[in-house]
This record gives sequence, C-alpha cells and structure tokens, in this order.
Amino acid sequence: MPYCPSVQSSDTLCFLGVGMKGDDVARSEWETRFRSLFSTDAAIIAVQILPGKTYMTFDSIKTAEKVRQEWQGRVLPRRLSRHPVTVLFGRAYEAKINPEPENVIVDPLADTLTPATCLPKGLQLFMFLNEAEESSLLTLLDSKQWDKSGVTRRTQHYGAAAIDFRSKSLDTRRPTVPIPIQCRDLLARARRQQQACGVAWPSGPLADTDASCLGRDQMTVNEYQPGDGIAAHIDAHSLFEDGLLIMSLGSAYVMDFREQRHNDLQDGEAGPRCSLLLPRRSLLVLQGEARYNWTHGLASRKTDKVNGRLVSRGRRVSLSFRRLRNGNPPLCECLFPASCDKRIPGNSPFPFIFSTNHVCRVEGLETVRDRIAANIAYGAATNNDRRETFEVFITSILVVSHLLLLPFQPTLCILSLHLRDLDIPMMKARCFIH
Ligand SMILES: O=C(O)CCC(=O)C(=O)O
Ligand SMILES: [Fe+2]
Repeated sequence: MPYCPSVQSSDTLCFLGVGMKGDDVARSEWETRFRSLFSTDAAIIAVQILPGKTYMTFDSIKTAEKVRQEWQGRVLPRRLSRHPVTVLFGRAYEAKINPEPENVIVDPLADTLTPATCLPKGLQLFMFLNEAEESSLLTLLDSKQWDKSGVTRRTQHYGAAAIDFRSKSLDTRRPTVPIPIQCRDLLARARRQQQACGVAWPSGPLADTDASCLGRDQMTVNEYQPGDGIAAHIDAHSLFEDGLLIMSLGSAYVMDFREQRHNDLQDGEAGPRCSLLLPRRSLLVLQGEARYNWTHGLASRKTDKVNGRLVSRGRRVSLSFRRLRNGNPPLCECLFPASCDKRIPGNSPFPFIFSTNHVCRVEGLETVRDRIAANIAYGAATNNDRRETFEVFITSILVVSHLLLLPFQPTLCILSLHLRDLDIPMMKARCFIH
C-alpha cells in the first residue's frame, strides 16, 4: 500500500494532563466535577481516570466531535487543575506507510553505478517505453511551445500549475494547459503494469481517475542539452504530494541522490550519496523516503562516467509528474520534518507530530491559543529548549497514540498541553502570540 493516511474518529477522547494528579479529592468527586464540564446532552458512557489522564467515552462519534469543538483551545477551570491546562485537539491516525518500505526495483538493464542497496528506499526504475513511443512523444513535445524564461534549459508546463524554478514555487500567472492524453495514457499503463507485478505505486500523480485528484496533476517537461543539469533539490513537500515520476527520453543521464540526515531537529547534515543512470525510455518512481528525504539532481556536464567508461550525453527530454497538495493551507504528512518546508522553524507552526508508525496531527491551528501551543511545542521556543519541548510534546502524543491506537485505531483524542509540565513560563508563551 502506498502511503495513504486515513482519518476516522472514534467516540473516545483522552484528556492529557488532567487525571488523578495528586489532587486531594476522592475519585468519585473528581469524576462528578469532570462530567459537569460537558453540556447535559453530551451522553457520557464511561469515564476512566488514570494518573495524569482521563478518557471520556461518549454515546456516539457525533457527541465526541461536539465536545471536541466546544473545548478546542479552552483552558480547563481551576477546580480541575491547579495549573493552567490548555486543551488541544489532535487527531491520531494511522499513517499507512508502505511496510517494507518499497523495495528498490532497478531494471536489470540499467546501470546502478552504486550497489542497489545504497539507493534510497522508495526508488523504482524500470525500462518502460518502446522506441516508437519515445519518438512519438518527442515529436509531440517538439510541436509545442518551449519556454525559456525561467532557467537555462527549456521547459514546458502542463496540468494544474507551472513551477517557477527560480523561486521554487508555483507560477500562478501562467495559463494552464491540460496534460496531453498520450502522457496520461502512458502513465496509466505504467501503473497497471507495476500493480500487476505487486509493486507499490505512489498514491500521487495519476494514481486514480477521481476528477478532483486528476485536476491536481501536473507535468513538467525539461530539456537538457549536453552540459545542462538541474541542481540537487527535493521537490517542495508543501506543494506536492508523495510520488514523483520521471520519464526519460532521448539520452541517458546520471542522476545523483543524497540523503538528508538530521541528527538535530534544525540542522540538516548531508548524508550518503549515490548515483543512478537513467536510461532513455526508462521511468523513475520516487516515493516515501526517496521523494521526501533525498535530494535528486543532474550534474551540469557533457559526459557521464558509467562503470569506468566515459559516455557522452546527448539531448535529454524528461517528463516529471506530480500531484499538487490539497488543502488550505496544504499540510504535508511526511515522516521527515527536518526536510519538510512546512515545518522548518519560522516557516509555519509545527502542525504534525510523528512517530515511526503513526502520524498525529494537531488540528485547528487557526486560533491564537492553538498557535501558542504549537509554537511552544516547536517553532518558537529558544534553540536550547526547542528540542526538549518537542520531545515532551512528542512523548505526550505517543502516549496517546500507543494507548489509543492499539484498541481503537484509528481514533480521535484530545491532547491537553500542560504549560507547566513543559517548563516554559507563561510569560514566554505570551511572547509568541503575535
Ligand atoms: O529532469 C529530470 O530528470 C529531473 C526533473 C526534476 O527533478 C523535477 O522536475 O523536479
Ligand atoms: Fe525534482
């Protein structure tokens, strides 16, 4: 299964930071006080009070959702907690990450240049087009208008939007042109072919025929003359979903990959490199780790060294396919926050917490209070305590995800962020309101 988070609520909500925390009241009294918080029509089926957390089960998901909406961002009354406790809602859901993750499948005809085991997980390369298809695609593309405005190489843009390679953002001024049907059909064939072999196919570009998804598909054509290249980059997480497909026409070029290692939450350290020859008529599929956490690029040169031989480059035309992210603002769900432009400090509040198997997403960052909490959790804390607060935040969410996801997965939970537990003075918290 490709990465495909599914979200579904349950009727159980968990309040973290409010439980029998040394309060000197009887359990029954505490339960009465806690129940009295909720409107009378919220039918509470069960209350389970544990040290530091309370689980509330309601008669239906609808009621749980109502309580969730009512309590989003509010501070619990003092009779329940002596310390200020902000209720933050999180949705814990299972991120169905390809379990292996996807094997590297490199066509036996291709030169990997590096042992296949060094290639990023989530990379597939296979020979795809026949000569007639390659030449008819080249004829088709050469009959269209090439654009020379953005970068040294010539480009064409189709589908949902054009990319401005200089600013690495969408070029919304450019009129959109539909993706040629031939290209669509070919990719649909690739997908059928791979799926028939049991190979994971990204959930992104051209993965389904749903009109609302197809409307977000995007194709870029790049032309490289010998000497041209493209700088190492990761296609912006904020713009595109998982799944980047690159079809190569005309000439083989070596593509270089580099893993982004993050041994600190802020500082990326360059990781291992590897290279792969992309033969003409091949299709490269990057998903998961390969798409989100490895850069890809083509060195600007006229020859490539392939197994000790110097091979001259010719004219190469590549077709890259992506799908624009949905949502306003679009939020990325990858497991590589340090490579993710939706999460780099200062760029946006930190909206996701991740663990190995689950992704928990804190919802409703629109309100000031939510933003404070999210910022405290990550972006706005000072460098020294950022890691610490982040870890505290993660720990609280992991507790929830582990406790709740096992019996009722996926589920909805409420996270209350205990400012005092995080050891961040309220004064400091207030600084982040703006
Ligand atoms: O031309 C290629 O093979 C790479 C293109 C690419 O990286 C992109 O369009 O994002
Ligand atoms: Fe790219």
